[in-house]
Parts: sequence; C-alpha cells; structure tokens
Amino acid sequence: MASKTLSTPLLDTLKTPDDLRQLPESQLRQVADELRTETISAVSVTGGHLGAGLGVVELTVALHYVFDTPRDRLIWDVGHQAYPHKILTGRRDRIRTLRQADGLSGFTKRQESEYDPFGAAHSSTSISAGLGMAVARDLEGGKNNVIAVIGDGAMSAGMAYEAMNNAGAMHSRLIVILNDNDMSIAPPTGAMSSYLARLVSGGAYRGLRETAKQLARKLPKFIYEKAQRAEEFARGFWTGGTMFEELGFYYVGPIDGHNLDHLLPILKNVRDSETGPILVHVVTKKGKGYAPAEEAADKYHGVVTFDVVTGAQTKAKANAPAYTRVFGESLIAEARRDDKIVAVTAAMPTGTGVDLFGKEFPTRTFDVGIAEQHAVTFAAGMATEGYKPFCAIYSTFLQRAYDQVVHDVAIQNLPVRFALDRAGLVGADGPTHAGSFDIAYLGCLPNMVVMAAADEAELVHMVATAAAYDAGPIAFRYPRGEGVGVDMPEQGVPLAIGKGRVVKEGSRIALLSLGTRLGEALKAAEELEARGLSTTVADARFAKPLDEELILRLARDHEVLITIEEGSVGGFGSYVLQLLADKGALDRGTLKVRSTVLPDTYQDQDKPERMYAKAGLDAAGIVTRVFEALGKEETRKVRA
Ligand SMILES: Cc1ncc(C[n+]2csc(CCOP(=O)(O)OP(=O)(O)O)c2C)c(N)n1
Ligand SMILES: CC(=O)[C@@H](O)[C@H](O)COP(=O)(O)O
Ligand SMILES: [Mg+2]
Repeated sequence: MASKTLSTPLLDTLKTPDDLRQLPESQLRQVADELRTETISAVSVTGGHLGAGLGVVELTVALHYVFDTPRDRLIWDVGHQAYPHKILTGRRDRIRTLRQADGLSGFTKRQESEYDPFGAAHSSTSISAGLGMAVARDLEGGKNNVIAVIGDGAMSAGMAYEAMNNAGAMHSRLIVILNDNDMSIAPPTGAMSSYLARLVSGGAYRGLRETAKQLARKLPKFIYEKAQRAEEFARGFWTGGTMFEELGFYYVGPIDGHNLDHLLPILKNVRDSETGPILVHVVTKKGKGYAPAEEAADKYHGVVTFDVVTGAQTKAKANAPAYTRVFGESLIAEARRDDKIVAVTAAMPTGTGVDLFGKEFPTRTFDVGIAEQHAVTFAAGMATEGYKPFCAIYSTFLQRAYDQVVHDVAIQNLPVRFALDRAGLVGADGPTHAGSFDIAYLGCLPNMVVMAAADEAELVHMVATAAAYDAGPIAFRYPRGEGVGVDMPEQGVPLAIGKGRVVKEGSRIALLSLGTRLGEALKAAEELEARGLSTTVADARFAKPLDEELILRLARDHEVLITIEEGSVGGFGSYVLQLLADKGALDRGTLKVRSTVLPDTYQDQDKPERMYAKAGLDAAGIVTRVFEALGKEETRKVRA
C-alpha cells in the first residue's frame, strides 16, 4: 500500500518486476526516483539500514529490468541494501513492517519471497552462493543467469576471495556486481579498498570510445560486436590488467551506478554474453539522493526512526550508559596503565566501542576490515609477541572465526581477550544477528575462560579481569543497548577466576543466573518470596570454569535449582547439569533442576524483551519454571 502523502504514481502501478519490464526505458528514471522516495519514507517510520539501499536504487531498477527475476537469481550480499528490491518484488504493501515483530526481515530471506534466492545478513557470502547456483544450473543444463551484488566493504572478507579463486577456475557463467561506494559501515580500510580507489580514479567514466574498442577486443566476440554498435557502451567502460582479470574474471567498469543510460546497455551486454565469470565494477554513493544521508559520516548506514524533512533521528533519552561505551571506556582506562593492550575490530569500530579506544590510542587500534577470521589469528600473532589484544567482535560474527579461535588461539593457549558485544538477543536484526551460541561454542573449548557481565559495573570488572589474565584465552560477553543504571566503580578490579557471587540468600529455591538476566532473576525472587518461597539468587559470572563449590552448595541446600542464561541449549545450563551429574549431586533424587535457555528455534525479530518473555527468560517465565519444578501438589500448597 502506498503512503497517502507520497506521490508515486508510476511505482503504484508496479506489483512485480514483470510489470517493471513492460515499461519503456524512458520511464525508468521516474521509477527510480519514486522508489527512492518510498524507501526513505518507509525507513523513516521503521528505522533500519537506509544508506546502502539508497545507493543501489538505480542498480536495483536496472537489474530487475534487464534480468528475468526470479528465474534469474539475484543475490544481495549482506542483504541490508535490499529494501528497494523488496519494494519492487511484491513486498511494498508490507514495507512499513520492516524489522518489526511479524514484519518483513531487514535482510534477504528465502522464506519471505521467491525473489530472495539466498538469505543473508552476515557479509561476503554472495559469490560463493552464486557460484553454487551457477554450477547447479550447469549440471542441469539450465540457461538462467546468476547475479551476485557485493559491496566494497564485503569484498574485504576472505570468503569473497575463496569464491573468486574457485569461480575464476570454473568458467561457469556467473555475474558479480561490485557495488563500490567507498564505504563499509565506517570508512573502509585495507589495501583492497585503496586498490579499488585507484581503479576508479584511473578510469572512472572516461567514456572514451577508443578505450571501449580497445577493451572490447579482449572480450568474447558477442560482446565485442555489440560494443562496437553501442555508443553508450563506450562510456564508462574500462578494463585492463585488473586483479579480477588475473583471477579469471572478465572485468567491466568502473561505471556510474546512478546512470541508467550506462547501466542498462552494459547489463544487457553482460546478460547476453555467453562467457563467465564477469565482474561489473559499479561506482555508487551511499545515501544517494537524500542530503542528510549523503552528508552523514556513516552515510546513514543504520538509523532509528527520523523526520524525513530534517533527517533528525528520534533518539530516545538514555537512562544508563550503553554496554559498548562502558567496554570502550574501561579498555581505555586499562590501556592507560598497560601499554601492551591493543584493540582489534573487524570493520565495526563504532559498533564495538573500539572507535573510542582509537581516538586515544590510534597506533594501538587495528581495524582489519570485514575479516573476523583474520582478526582472531592476527590477535593471536600479537599475543605471541607479548601484546594483550582485545578482539572486540559481535558474538554472532565470531561464529565465522571458530576454527581460528580453536586452532590459533585455544590450542596454543594464547592470551587473546575476546570482547563479545551483542550477546543474547538483539531485536530488529533478528536471528542472523542474535548472539545465542557463544557460551556453547566457547565453553566447550579447553583453556578458554568465559565470563558474562550481569550489569555495566560487572563489565568494568571483567575488562580488568581480562587485562590482568595472561594464562590463556578469555572471553566476556555483554548485550546490545543500555546497562541497568547501577553505580559505576571508579576502577575495574580483577575478579577471581571461576568464582561467582551470591546476590541474595534464601533457602528453598536457588536461581543461578549468568549474564544480564540477573535483574529478572531478582524480580522473580521477589515474587517467589511473596508466595512464601525463600529464594537464593546467585550470579555465576563464569560459564567456564564453573564455580563448582557454589553450584554444589546451591544444589545441596535447596530443593529447586534453576539456571538462567541469554544463550542457546548446550551452554551454561548444560555445563551445570554435567557438573551436578558427574559429582553425584543428582543421585539423591530430591533436587529438582531446570534450565532456562533460548528456544531451540531461530526467533524472528521483535523487541528483545518480548523475545525473552516468549523464551521464558523474564521474571514471570522464571517463576513459572520454579512452579513446574515444584510440581502440581507443591504449587497448589504454595498458592493456597
Ligand atoms: C561477517 C560480517 N561482519 C560484519 C558485518 C557487519 N556489517 C554489515 S554491513 C557492513 C559493511 C558492508 O559494507 P559494504 O559491503 O561495502 O556495503 P555498503 O553498506 O557500503 O553498501 C558490515 C561491516 C556483517 N554483516 N557480517
Ligand atoms: C547489517 C549489519 O550487520 C550491521 O549493520 C548491523 O545491523 C549492526 O547492528 P548494530 O545496530 O547492533 O550495531
Ligand atoms: Mg560499501
């Protein structure tokens, strides 16, 4: 449904890309303008990833116009730029539900539409997935096109090169569109970024006919003939000795990604070429066509709701410092005392708070690009030389570097510090970004220490603990968003490794919490006490090593023991159960143990608190779990 205040007469007539393909090319400029207006309007009410989508409006129109989607497979890397694509592919009526509960995902998602042939949200997967589709097509004798659109930031990840290395040798017909806006979330870093900049400055929009002729000779005959005919093709077409060619790709570009007169003929030529793989280098502007976005340092990568006229975002007043900031500031405080401390981020300086550290310690800060695997092994290398690397990575993105954590860090027992931001549920970004698994995937590793902060003051102490701990790898996790508003310590004090704390003493029920559910555990305890059930609440602090003494005492002295964590099955609750089983604490048969964990499903986006409530990880859910453990008879007595 179109917004009542917007004038989008042409867009209103388009239900699917088939409708778009009926239009004359002369109307596509208007479609693009209306699509941009609609994208801005929708994101102003939902919040989300705006700048990337605005930069690919023309590209989106051109791709759906030239290619026969969904028969031709169009894959968007990360998927955060796919809002205009969603609008054009039958989802306009739901576009104002983006990232909301029961609404459209903020990324591409196979279950959502046949126009999303591959789901994404983590970067740099598109070329691999596209090559897989192309090869499957070849095996079936199919003829459809496969197009992967990947950003310059996403091009910094190893996976993109693994895929190009494979594609260049396979000669399968695959089209890669490199969407080069000279931006990642932050300004891009690395040699690849400089290389792309050189390609652009060397050849951008030269549009010289001779150049095109000269270059077209390198291309297969079909394209060459067409190139000779098409005047437009001569503009913005440049190649010669690029790294992509060395890897076995035909390279086309750089071309102006906002100029439909350039995009359309080139994409048609590429479509009709019988060769592969081809890389089309498209230059765009992040935030294009919306002044507040174009002018912003982050090009409006991710925004909350905003006023379309002014671009002003509706930032809620903070009640407590954000965990990310607490981490950044605590690390700075530690680094002032210890010049061996360094910080590593994989293209997320602002998201992780490493930008704060970088302002004070620029030479001790390393943004390695979207390259989590490399970030971990790079940190391991620094650790071998006596440095104290803090590798600050979102829980979900560390998944990508698992073997590096095991093989390069844990087996060698190197003191790399993992600061795991976005632990637990993150809300609008949904299941791809939930930090659900790190307790399970780190806690099973020999040598690893795993901590979870219950509040922002605990986080300060955990940063100090990690700074002081040199015996091996250590990780600490904390969630997205604000702390709980506790008093902050002047300085972090290292915690005793493997020791939890009792926050409230009781006698019948024990609530053993790991992480920021502690507040809900305390609320649950209040309710249980009100019903005459004396309740102990403990903060485990460590998932590994466990505080065995504390846990065995809780098991011995209480009738019910409930573990609570913002993590998946196989994590803290499982470790506690294993300990209790191995130590015979379950043998006497009177102890009732229950674990509360995230459900064994991928929860769609919603407000984190609602998601936790659904998972039974709020105070009410904890109380319910206690009564389930007590059984019907006891529950009846308590309630009577
Ligand atoms: C594996 C992984 N690491 C980090 C991120 C966070 N992230 C999302 S988009 C983005 C920048 C992508 O830059 P680019 O590919 O150039 O796309 P642009 O936003 O510029 O269009 C980053 C770092 C991610 N999604 N996946
Ligand atoms: C697309 C992507 O991966 C990031 O932009 C992510 O959405 C950022 O999340 P935060 O807002 O939690 O930093
Ligand atoms: Mg980019």
